[in-house]
Amino acid sequence: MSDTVETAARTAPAAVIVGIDGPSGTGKSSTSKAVAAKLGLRYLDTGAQYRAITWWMLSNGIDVNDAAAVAEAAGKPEIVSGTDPSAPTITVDGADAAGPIRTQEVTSAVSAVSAVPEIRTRLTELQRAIAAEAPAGIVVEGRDIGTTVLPDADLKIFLTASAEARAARRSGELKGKEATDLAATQAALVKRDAADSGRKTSPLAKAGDAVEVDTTELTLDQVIECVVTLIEERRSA
Ligand SMILES: Nc1ncnc2c1ncn2[C@@H]1O[C@H](COP(=O)(O)OP(=O)(O)OP(=O)(O)O)[C@@H](O)[C@H]1O
Ligand SMILES: Nc1ccn([C@@H]2O[C@H](COP(=O)(O)O)[C@@H](O)[C@H]2O)c(=O)n1
Repeated sequence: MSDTVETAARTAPAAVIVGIDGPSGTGKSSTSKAVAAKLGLRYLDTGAQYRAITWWMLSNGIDVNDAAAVAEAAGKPEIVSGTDPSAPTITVDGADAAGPIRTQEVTSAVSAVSAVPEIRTRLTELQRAIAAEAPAGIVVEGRDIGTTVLPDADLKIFLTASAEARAARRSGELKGKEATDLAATQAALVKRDAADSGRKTSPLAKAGDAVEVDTTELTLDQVIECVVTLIEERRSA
């Protein structure tokens, strides 16, 4: 090894793999994107992939409550995720899916599709391949990153927040677009979390070695700062 290459190898920080899990509305996407951008890491929104495959099922007339039909079609759509944290993208068979995957129809159907083992196997493989290709490292967010997708991640975070705080955050987002009723928003969040936590295959769960951060009383900036500090501590350990 030449002196220059040897010095570069010694000074460049090793790729860091971070998994951020937690229930809906706890701040996973906002935190993960900002942390990845600050530290020069890639960013992967695995929820967007589950939403994308759900959108494809709905668009192709597949009954999302028919697990056998969903399983049979699991390998058909091509899902591509762009991992630039300042402009993440998601396409299905080459079509931009960023808008359609955020509709109420997809949100209501996604837990049923994501409970199908064949769907999880397919997306877990894709997620691991994306993480393996991230040169400086990656922040991957979802529900089963610490437990199943990346069990050897350098740092695992499990974000939580009260259902009231999460509903208030979501209602703020939806204002002027769809229903803004706080109680209905909270009920929908709780229902989706229950479905995600209750499925047999890789449910929403905190990994034993994850750091839990309750974001209820924290601003987004405080959560970002907390996660950046945890990553820096791991890197220097
Ligand atoms: N600590 C915080 N304080 C106030 N608002 C926050 C905080 N964290 C996130 N938010 C806001 O809450 C909303 C939900 O955040 P975000 O989409 O990041 O959550 P999420 O955990 O990724 O949700 P989901 O799992 O449903 O995709 C966003 O409008 C975001 O700006
Ligand atoms: N690792 C993951 C990520 C997501 N899901 C499922 O996708 C739904 C949508 O996720 P959002 O983060 O976009 O809200 C979520 O409710 C889960 O059903 C998953 O199973 N595993």
